[in-house]
Amino acid sequence: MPSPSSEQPFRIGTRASPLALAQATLTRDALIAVHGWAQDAVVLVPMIASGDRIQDRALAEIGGKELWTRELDRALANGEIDCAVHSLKDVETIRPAAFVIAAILERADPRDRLIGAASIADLPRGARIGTASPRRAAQLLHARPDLDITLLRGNVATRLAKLDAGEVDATLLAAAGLDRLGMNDIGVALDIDTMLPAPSQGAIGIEVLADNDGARAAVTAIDHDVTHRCVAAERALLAELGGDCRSPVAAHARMRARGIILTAHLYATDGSAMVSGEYMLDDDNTPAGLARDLLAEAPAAIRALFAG
Ligand SMILES: NCc1[nH]cc(CCC(=O)O)c1CC(=O)O
Repeated sequence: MPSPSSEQPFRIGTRASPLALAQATLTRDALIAVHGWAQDAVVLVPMIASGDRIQDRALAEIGGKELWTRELDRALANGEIDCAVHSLKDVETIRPAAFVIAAILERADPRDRLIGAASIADLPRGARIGTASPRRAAQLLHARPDLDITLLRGNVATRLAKLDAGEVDATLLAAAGLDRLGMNDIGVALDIDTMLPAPSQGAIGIEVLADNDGARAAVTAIDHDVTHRCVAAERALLAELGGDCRSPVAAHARMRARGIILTAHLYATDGSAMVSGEYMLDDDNTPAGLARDLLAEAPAAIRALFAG
């Protein structure tokens, strides 16, 4: 691929939310730094996703994760953009074969932050917790069955405004998103092993057309190998589990001296049951193997959620 220029810039497709734009800007800066491109040789192409238009219902009711990628997928397939930047947590595990995740940026803080109380134990009895995440709802109910979980959607600023307005007593948000928006002092980070994050949480993925060699090579240059391998393990577990965005699943992989440790927690929707497992990954202990182990061990209330 010839070096992009202001006349023929490298086009980064992104959703138009403030967090998506911050993530696309990180991607642009990384591309410019690694290739030594001119500042105006890379442009952002913001788009409104279907998922941004519909705010009053849970994602699972209206069509699932595909609502976050549909518009960007179309633009990528039509050659209107050279790559698309996504919060990988929101991207379907199985993607069309025409696309490839050419790079994953270094993962930010993977934890969830609690906003509205100093800890889960400190929440008043029956407190109203706003979240749209079946994982967070099940994890909270597992620890505190008295909590009253209500649907809270919208981008980060909208959710914080609803909390300020008293619609809910507390909420959970990803530290990665808050930090990337400059909200480093909002909320308290929860312990990773009790509130294990969603698979891919904190990871930004950059997709290109698999047969666009130039864009693929350009983007591969900003890949963070350790993050890529850890996130691939989390996504492989999710693929084997099946299920959909209603399935309360938490998974997190960490690189240690001897290799990657993959931890996963599955919950019943109401938090009444939970199974957990951890593998040190190698040729015999794979993410898919951990998924099968967990399902074999899980009570029916959990297994039914992953039948898809
Ligand atoms: N589901 C929305 C979403 N998708 C990605 C992030 C934050 C950034 C990330 O986890 O990578 C968020 C907001 C949140 O969960 O608080």
